[in-house]
Amino acid sequence: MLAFPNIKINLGLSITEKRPDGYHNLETVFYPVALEDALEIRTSSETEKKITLHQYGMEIAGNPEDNLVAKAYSLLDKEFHLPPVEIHLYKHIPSGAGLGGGSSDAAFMLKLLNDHFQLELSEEQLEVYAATLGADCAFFIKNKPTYAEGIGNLFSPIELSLSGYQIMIVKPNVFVSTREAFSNIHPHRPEYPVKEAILRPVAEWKDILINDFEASVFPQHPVIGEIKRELYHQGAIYASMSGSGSSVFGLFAPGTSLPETIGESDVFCFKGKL
Ligand SMILES: C[C@@](CO)(OP(=O)(O)O)[C@H](O)COP(=O)(O)OP(=O)(O)OC[C@H]1O[C@@H](n2ccc(N)nc2=O)[C@H](O)[C@@H]1O
Ligand SMILES: Nc1ncnc2c1ncn2[C@@H]1O[C@H](COP(=O)(O)OP(=O)(O)O)[C@@H](O)[C@H]1O
Repeated sequence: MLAFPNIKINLGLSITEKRPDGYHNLETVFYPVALEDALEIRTSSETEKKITLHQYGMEIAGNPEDNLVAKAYSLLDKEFHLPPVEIHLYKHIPSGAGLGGGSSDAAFMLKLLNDHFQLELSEEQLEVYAATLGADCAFFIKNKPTYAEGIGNLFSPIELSLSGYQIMIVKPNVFVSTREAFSNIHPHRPEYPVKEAILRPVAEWKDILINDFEASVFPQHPVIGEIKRELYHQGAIYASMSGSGSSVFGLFAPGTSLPETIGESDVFCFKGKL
């Protein structure tokens, strides 16, 4: 059984307060975009080990047993005593990009296991499992435009369609640690709450829809801020860093031509239609 875990981008991201448990409350909109990995599971005849993971494409830091697809399997295995599986994961989504690639793989793994082994779990039950694997992981279960608050795990669906817009995503070759990005933040209530800003026309977002991580990340990694400026310079209607970085996306009007290239030759670049 095969699935294509996609990415999310953040439309606005306000970090409103630091919690006693060290995490931060935030407000953001997650929007799904069709930049995808490929993930396949098969029942395995292996008797010695429960998971055989084959990885292709971009490298993932860490050991295979720490891969979030393995963690997703273990989570359901604990409850349902699953048969052994062979997993094929083709990585096309860059890691450490703020695109949620690892979380998406994990959420799609839960959905694949649910379907393949007919576990009959509801979307709501799958969301509960997903939330234990990463703050944004549960978003990928329903995978629809979502307003998120709390630590990024309390969801309400929103009516928002960017259908027809074009997107360019650029990720420079720098790594931003999410934990570190949070540690340089001074939480505050936004002047224009994300939930209200998102209702305004896209052409107005430039001035009102803000990702608070930019202020903490751009000074440390100026190349990311330069990519954002270049996207605007080359005609983006709205451009922003996604999540805690290091990728930046630009939204372009339907029918306009996208820039050939942005930034240095070693950047990752994706162009697509929403
Ligand atoms: C902040 C967001 C916004 O989209 O950043 P990106 O990952 O997309 O860049 C996500 O919600 C992140 O989700 P995720 O990447 O799953 O975060 P986790 O692994 O749960 O947390 C990584 C670390 O970030 C910090 N953290 C995370 C979420 C949060 N609301 N407050 C925090 O302070 C904690 O120090 C935590 O140990
Ligand atoms: N299947 C996976 N794909 C990507 N990263 C993974 C995966 N499993 C575990 N990881 C770990 O999660 C970290 C964060 O990756 P990812 O979720 O793609 O980035 P981000 O949180 O910036 O969106 C990586 O550095 C990697 O070590």
